[in-house]
Amino acid sequence: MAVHYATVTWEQLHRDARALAAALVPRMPFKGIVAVTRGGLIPAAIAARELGCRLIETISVVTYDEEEKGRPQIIKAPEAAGDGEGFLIIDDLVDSGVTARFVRECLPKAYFACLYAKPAGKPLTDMFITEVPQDTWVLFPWDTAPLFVPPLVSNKKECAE
Ligand SMILES: O=P(O)(O)OC[C@H]1O[C@H](OP(=O)(O)OP(=O)(O)O)[C@H](O)[C@@H]1O
Ligand SMILES: Nc1nc2[nH]cnc2c(=O)[nH]1
Ligand SMILES: [Mg+2]
Repeated sequence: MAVHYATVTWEQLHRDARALAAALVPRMPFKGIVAVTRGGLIPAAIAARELGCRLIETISVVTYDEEEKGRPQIIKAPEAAGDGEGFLIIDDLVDSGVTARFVRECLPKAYFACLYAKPAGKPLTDMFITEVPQDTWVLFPWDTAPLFVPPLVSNKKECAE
């Protein structure tokens, strides 16, 4: 369904994670952060540094397997976070909102923040930085690598003539 791509560089991701941290300052204090692995790990690390937070818990959810697509399964529970009271959940983005809905059910009292939100997932967040169209696939820096692109004109002889 995604027909467009939005490439996020490391610099942009760092800026957006810092912006998220700045917007979260009025919500402090937090007892700790729950990073939604794997995509939430780096945004959570950046926010934790900015907010002076040293207690980092994780929740790992898979939203698909080969047989049952779309049914979330927890493969690592956020035991240190209890019912989420006083905790901040951080993920990289919400798309359909399936992951966020499930994580919120696990931690009903936590505050949910992410960097990017598509319209379908937006209502599941308490805070996000940038809205992304539903038909756009976000390419994170860990998803991509620089690639050689051949020049438009590759024959030197042709150029000299
Ligand atoms: O709103 P949704 O439609 O649920 O999509 C959003 C989730 O999808 C991605 O994680 P993914 O499950 O691909 O795993 P990863 O974080 O390990 O890459 C992303 O990091 C979010 O957690
Ligand atoms: N990298 C990436 N993962 C996703 N998971 C759900 N939506 C997205 C997206 O737009 N980009
Ligand atoms: Mg994820």
